[in-house]
Amino acid sequence: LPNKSKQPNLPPSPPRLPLIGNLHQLGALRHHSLRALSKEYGPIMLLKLGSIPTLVVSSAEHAREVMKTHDLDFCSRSPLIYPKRLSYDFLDVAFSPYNEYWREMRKICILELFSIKREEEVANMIKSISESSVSSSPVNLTSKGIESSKFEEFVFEALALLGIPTAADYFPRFGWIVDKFTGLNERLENIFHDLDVFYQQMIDEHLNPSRTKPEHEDIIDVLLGLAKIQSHCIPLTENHIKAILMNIFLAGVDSSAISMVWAMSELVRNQDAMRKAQEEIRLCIGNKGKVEESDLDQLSYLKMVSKETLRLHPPGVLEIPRETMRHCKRNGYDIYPKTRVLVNIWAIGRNPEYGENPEEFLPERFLNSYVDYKGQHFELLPFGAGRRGCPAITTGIANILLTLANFL
Ligand code: HEM
Repeated sequence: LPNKSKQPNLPPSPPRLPLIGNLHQLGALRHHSLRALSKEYGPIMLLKLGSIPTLVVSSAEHAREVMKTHDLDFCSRSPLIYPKRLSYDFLDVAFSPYNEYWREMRKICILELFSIKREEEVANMIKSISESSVSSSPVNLTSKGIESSKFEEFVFEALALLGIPTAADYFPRFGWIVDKFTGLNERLENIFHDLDVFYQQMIDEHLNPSRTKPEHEDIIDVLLGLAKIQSHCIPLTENHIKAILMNIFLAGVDSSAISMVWAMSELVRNQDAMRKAQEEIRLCIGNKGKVEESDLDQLSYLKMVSKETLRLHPPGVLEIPRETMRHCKRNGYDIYPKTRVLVNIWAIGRNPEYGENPEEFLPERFLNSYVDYKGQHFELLPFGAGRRGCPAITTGIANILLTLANFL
């Protein structure tokens, strides 16, 4: 007879179908479907998506357990197919599994890259917007700040692909055959090649001895400098540089751009908030004509607008999927190694337990509130938290505030 006490105690699960498990319960907007399921099965549930056991976390309390208290058990990344290819086999930070390599790369990025000020980039963006507003032509927010229209096309295609569920991510053994027939693999190879050529051109331009050196180094100069001196444990090759550029363009620039678009859309829909934000900015800068980073401390309403935007519309609705490192027990439940972990920060931000009228855009909810978005308050997690939390929070927030302030 089986020993009853040895039976694993698994988190609640919706009923499954053979082979596909719970896949049929996911609609096009996975975060919506998962929120609906969590209302029935609880804030910590175990799904089987294809052949992959997937733990779904949908409350601040459980997010704290996973991302802070027991962070070390949950801090690897699920080895997804497209990120693997686009990161030159996990030479990046965002998709790399948790290991010594990741620790070193993350350290390099925090020390050398994510502290770089982007004021010039923002200033150029403002200039081009003012030019188009003088000529009364409409402004496409998403097209500002990215180096060229061709590159923008590549970024959109790469992001579109990263957003499409691939069969291989749910059925690692035979899913690739399906992806081959649906043409996804070919699209992936094409975009990988396009991006690779683009990164290479940027690197070659920076290496060209006849290039006129700009006043300030940019990120590629910094990376090439690091590769030259090889002062870190990891010998940086061009592929390492390309993988980091992928993180900056896909994880960084795009999150900031999406947040800007949402903030502006919400302000257009909520004229009262728009008026308050504009008045605060005019009062702060007077006739200066441009908001600078040093002004940001005074813009408390604008900060509330950015928090409220990121609460309702976090760019990464389910975070970057994590993976458990080992067997562990949470709330008495057994969680096995190599379980994929999705934290539904979109649902957590809209949970009525953490604030009234959660579906409404109300920046004032943050007035006199202790809640911040830097990974300490688990009801608001747009940048994640813990070891795998966004290493560029400061840059990300400054970018959003500065650009938004100047738009307004
Ligand atoms: C509005 C702006 C941004 C938002 C909302 C955002 C959000 C996030 C989130 C949710 C994660 C996953 C956190 C987790 O798993 O706990 C993440 C990770 C990451 N972000 Fe950001 N991010 C932003 C800007 C940036 C920028 C500007 C950069 C780079 C220049 C950047 C680079 C990264 C990297 C490298 C990771 C992976 C960290 C790791 O796995 O160790 N992000 N970000």
